[in-house]
Amino acid sequence: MKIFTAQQIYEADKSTIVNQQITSDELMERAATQLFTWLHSRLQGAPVKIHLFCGIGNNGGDGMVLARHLQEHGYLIGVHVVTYSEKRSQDFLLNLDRLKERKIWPNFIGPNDELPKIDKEDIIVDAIFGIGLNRTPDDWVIKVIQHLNNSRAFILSVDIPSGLFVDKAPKNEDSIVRANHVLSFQAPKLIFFLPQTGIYSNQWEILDIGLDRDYLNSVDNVYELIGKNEVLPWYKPREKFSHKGTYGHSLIIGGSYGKIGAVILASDACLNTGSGLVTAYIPTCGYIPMQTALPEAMVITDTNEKMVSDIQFDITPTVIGLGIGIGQDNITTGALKEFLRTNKTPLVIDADALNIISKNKEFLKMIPAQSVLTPHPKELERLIGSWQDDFEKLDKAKAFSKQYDLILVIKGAHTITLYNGKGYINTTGNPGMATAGSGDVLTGMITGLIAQGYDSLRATVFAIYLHGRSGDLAVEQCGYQALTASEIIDFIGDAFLDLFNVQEGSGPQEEME
Ligand SMILES: NC(=O)C1=CN([C@@H]2O[C@H](COP(=O)(O)OP(=O)(O)OC[C@H]3O[C@@H](n4cnc5c(N)ncnc54)[C@H](OP(=O)(O)O)[C@@H]3O)[C@@H](O)[C@H]2O)[C@@H](O)CC1
Ligand SMILES: [K+]
Repeated sequence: MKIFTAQQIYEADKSTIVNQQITSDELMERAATQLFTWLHSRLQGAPVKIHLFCGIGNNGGDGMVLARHLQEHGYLIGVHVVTYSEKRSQDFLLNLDRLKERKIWPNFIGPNDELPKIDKEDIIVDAIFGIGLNRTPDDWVIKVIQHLNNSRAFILSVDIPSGLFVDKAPKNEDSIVRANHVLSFQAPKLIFFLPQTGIYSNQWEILDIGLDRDYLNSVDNVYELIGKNEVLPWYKPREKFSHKGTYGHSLIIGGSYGKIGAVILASDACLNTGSGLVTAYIPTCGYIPMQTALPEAMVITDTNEKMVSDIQFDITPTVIGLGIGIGQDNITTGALKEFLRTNKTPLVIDADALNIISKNKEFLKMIPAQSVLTPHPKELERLIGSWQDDFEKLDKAKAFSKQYDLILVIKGAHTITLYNGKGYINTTGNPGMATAGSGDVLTGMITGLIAQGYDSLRATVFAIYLHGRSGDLAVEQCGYQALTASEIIDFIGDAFLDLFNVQEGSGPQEEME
């Protein structure tokens, strides 16, 4: 599902009005009727007090229309207009008049006015600012927003939580409404998925307001939300006359004394994702544990007992997963340098291999194009330097990925894969997956898909989806706390099968409901 910028949404508005031959007022009516239907189907006429806080632009206009529908259906409403500017939008004014015609007199709030009393049992509709916010609100408006947040009432935000910019980081945390639920028009917004801004939208949902499809389809979007609908067409079915050689040979290089488990997890995940053959390259101390824990994998041992010291093998792998549990010893750094100098096989690089590369930036140029880097936030910072906010992080990461022609994964609640100026935002996964070895499993899964012939970008985006889905299915059995990396592996098969289960989880929208 595409994610649009504010500019693209305004353009979509315009072409909808032209192509569907409707007025902007009719489009607002359409949008706000959807808000009403959503709310009405849940409240069923309940005698709860609904406070609508409206701005003076079109977000406020949506609130005005909603207020009219609620009143017509007998709801107990209070309409408050936050008069932060003299420049009222036409459709706001039109709908203000319509309210007045129905003898609803809004309460106009200015800089020195007393704020209305809100009980915690009440409902707040937040329609103060939408995607038009372009500067931090004035202090008195921030006080109004704080008043909403402090009320402890349920807050339903229209389009986005008021106070958030759509394409840059907020400067003042107090200026943002903390929404319990956001009803966003047409498409999800990038801010829902970034750690700094995602916290203001506890839950979100999309209301399809029928914006011009042709325009939306033609838009060149930077970010895309990845759910089942996006990955399913990529799935490669198994063919009858195939054999294990058809599905590639993955080599997992890593491990050090005390960290052989990481390689076992990655290799196991790689096999479970469908790699035809898996060989692990590890220090000698790992030989017995590896062979015992994972009889399906083959093992090549380094000459060093405790660490990888000289990477030599006589197989021809399709792809190499590198760095899991490998440590950062100088001997290993030397081995890595020597290996990178001659290696031409595509890589999936993780963990301490990333840290070694961060300390030796000249290694970057030796990584084959379109290899995959999977850093967690600290590793990413070592790689690309620090950032001021999530938007700068994305820009820096995109520039880095372009410079070295690498696929860069930004791990988080919504892991984002960056390549060639574009970002793919994952929708699966849960907080239980923040557990030891979870990243090793992901590395094994990406490696496993590349081995089977998926191109590196698709393999990465698909593996991240499957990894999250495995975790989601696993957590239903064991709960967040008890979820381990091994459990994630146990559910990889179910995650594949779930791709063909049309009943549930068929897209990001459903997952949020
Ligand atoms: N296609 C869709 O999705 C549809 C969208 N619709 C709705 O329209 C909403 C966008 O409406 P909008 O463009 O009128 O902007 P909105 O957010 O109401 O702000 C109002 C104005 O405030 C101003 N301003 C900015 N910052 C400020 C500040 N700090 N302090 C004071 N003033 C400030 C700024 O004007 P400026 O002063 O910069 O000229 C801005 O224009 C959208 O979120 C959705 O709810 C639906 O109705 C129909 C279909
Ligand atoms: K809002």
